[in-house]
Amino acid sequence: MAARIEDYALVGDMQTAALVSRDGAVDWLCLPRFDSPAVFAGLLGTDEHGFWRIGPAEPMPVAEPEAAEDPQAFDAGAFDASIFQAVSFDDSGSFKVLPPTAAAPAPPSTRRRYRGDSLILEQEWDTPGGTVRVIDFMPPRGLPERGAVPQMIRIVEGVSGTVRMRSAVRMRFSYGRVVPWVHRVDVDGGQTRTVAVAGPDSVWLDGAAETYGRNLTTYADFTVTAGERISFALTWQPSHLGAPDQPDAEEALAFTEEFWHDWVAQCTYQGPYREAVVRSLITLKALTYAPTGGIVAAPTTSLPEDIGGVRNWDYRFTWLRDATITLSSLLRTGYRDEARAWREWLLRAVAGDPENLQIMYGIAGERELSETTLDWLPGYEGSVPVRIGNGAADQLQLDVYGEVVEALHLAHMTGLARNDHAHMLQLRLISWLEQHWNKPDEGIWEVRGPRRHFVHSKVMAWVAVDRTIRMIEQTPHEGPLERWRELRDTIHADVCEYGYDAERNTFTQSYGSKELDASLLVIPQVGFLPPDDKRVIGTIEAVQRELLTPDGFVLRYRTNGEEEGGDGLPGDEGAFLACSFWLADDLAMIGRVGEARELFDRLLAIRNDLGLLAEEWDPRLQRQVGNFPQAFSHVPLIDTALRLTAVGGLPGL
Ligand SMILES: OC[C@H]1O[C@H](O[C@H]2O[C@H](CO)[C@@H](O)[C@H](O)[C@H]2O)[C@H](O)[C@@H](O)[C@@H]1O
Repeated sequence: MAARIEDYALVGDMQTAALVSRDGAVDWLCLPRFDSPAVFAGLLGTDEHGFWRIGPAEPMPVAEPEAAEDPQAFDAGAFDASIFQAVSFDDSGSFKVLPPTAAAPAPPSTRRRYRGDSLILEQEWDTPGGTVRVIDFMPPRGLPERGAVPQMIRIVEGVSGTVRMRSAVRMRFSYGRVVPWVHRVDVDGGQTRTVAVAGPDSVWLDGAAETYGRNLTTYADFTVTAGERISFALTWQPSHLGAPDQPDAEEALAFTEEFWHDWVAQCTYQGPYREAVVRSLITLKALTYAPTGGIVAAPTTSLPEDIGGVRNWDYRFTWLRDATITLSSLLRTGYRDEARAWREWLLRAVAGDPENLQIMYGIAGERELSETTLDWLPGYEGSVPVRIGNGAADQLQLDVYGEVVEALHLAHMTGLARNDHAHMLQLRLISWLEQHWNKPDEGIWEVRGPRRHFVHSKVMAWVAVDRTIRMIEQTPHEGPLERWRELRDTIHADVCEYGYDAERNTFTQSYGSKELDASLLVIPQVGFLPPDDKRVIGTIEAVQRELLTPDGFVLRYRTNGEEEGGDGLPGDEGAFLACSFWLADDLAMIGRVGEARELFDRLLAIRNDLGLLAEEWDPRLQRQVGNFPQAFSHVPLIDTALRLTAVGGLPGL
């Protein structure tokens, strides 16, 4: 069974990412890209769906290789491609096919941390024999001086005494469905490499320790003594190519450490929340797809928002919403290159057809993201279906126009060189919005129920028009200013008339509805109304009254238990962390800074021990839920930290 979501650590190379549990298991890794099929999908199933665990062999029982294996035990009638795995490992020529079994449980690490401000994970185990450290990382890929193939490197280091260790790898291609053909290849110097092949993919396992196959798993048993370092590397390569170079683990480690050190050194934020901000920035950087500048919402699919429920979605795509707010955070903390790369990505993605803007794309700008289910996977703690692709790609979500235009505006205001194509795009988006802002849509939460006139969507349409007017006012660019000023006023009046419930003194989720929605908290943040407007204060207080969990975090809206709710889905969900950060922002904006700080501190406290956040927090189970780690949680964390630093007059910005 997979670990709790917060028990995972992230390592990545800015093209894909792995989740590593406290017991030393890589339970999720898609190769070669974030959105490729997983090679290790144990996260959404069991060990049978693929994992790579390195940890102490004790107190785990160590299964000794069976001495006399009986060739007759091979049942040729029960042919299974996976047999190749067992056969290929038997040097003596005899073999025995054993049924797959779950690998022995491993003990959790005694402590773990990232090595300084990097994405290099260090886990340590104190055992009766001594202390051992496992260092996990993926060298950043595609840089001029580096190779282009993904590598996951694991260095086992003896800290004290002598510790018996075990590496166990079970590769399953195509999200746990395909058992690859595994064989060994002798290379110069008497070393052996293990390669797994199926279809277009090959994965090469290199290690200083000798391997053997058992139960469709590749094992290496070894001991490590104080001061000794034993490395393993897993490299992906298209299967029609020859063997990839064997990585130099120590050189790759030094390069990776230097990369992250140099990247973090560019951060301009020096305030009191620096540790949390830097960890969030590193996480966001890890979610960028370096070759194109696209940014995934999260590196996982189908980590449930409701454990055991159906709210399981694939986040390995670039949402305009999530990516633009990520870009804003990066810009405000000094990161221009990523912002420039993302603007280029955006222009390429929507090129030729900006009126048919999709709300999300593949990480290279792909438009086809059809949603389907992987029915052979039992799901994270039984949460099915496991989905790949995302049907929300075909939705109408008017807020993305506001988010995109706001990001282009911010890029311009923070001095990113002018780009005429970006300017043209902005004008064409507004021309389109002029005709469509008054249509019902699926809104920021991508509801699967009927379209509505979501108030947040209209507010963000107002933002799009407002920022474009400001851009024209402040630059030599031209546009139909008078017409668009009128449009801005019309949208504003429409929202205030139909989206506001005067009796309860609150804006509502959609026109004419009595429902509340935490997305309304952005109203003062985007400047739609000033923070001291009574309707703004009324809305903040209504959210506090009606959408708070018992432990004081914020739900997006009310769900309806097992009955289908207004979002078209059965089941409940946790507190949405972005909304909880937005509440802290609003409280700070209306002068309730103490309450804002208190809420922010509680939000920081529910990050995992490595500073990572999923999309949601389950208040009943007191655990993180939803895809992990999630850009949409780390971005507001940074924004709120910056705001609290500014309102407190604290140094650091
Ligand atoms: O609630 C149903 C919807 O849930 C997902 O959307 C959420 O994630 C997006 C990516 O972070 C975010 O932009 C959006 O605001 C969230 O509601 C899912 O992607 C949708 O398919 C689903 O309808």
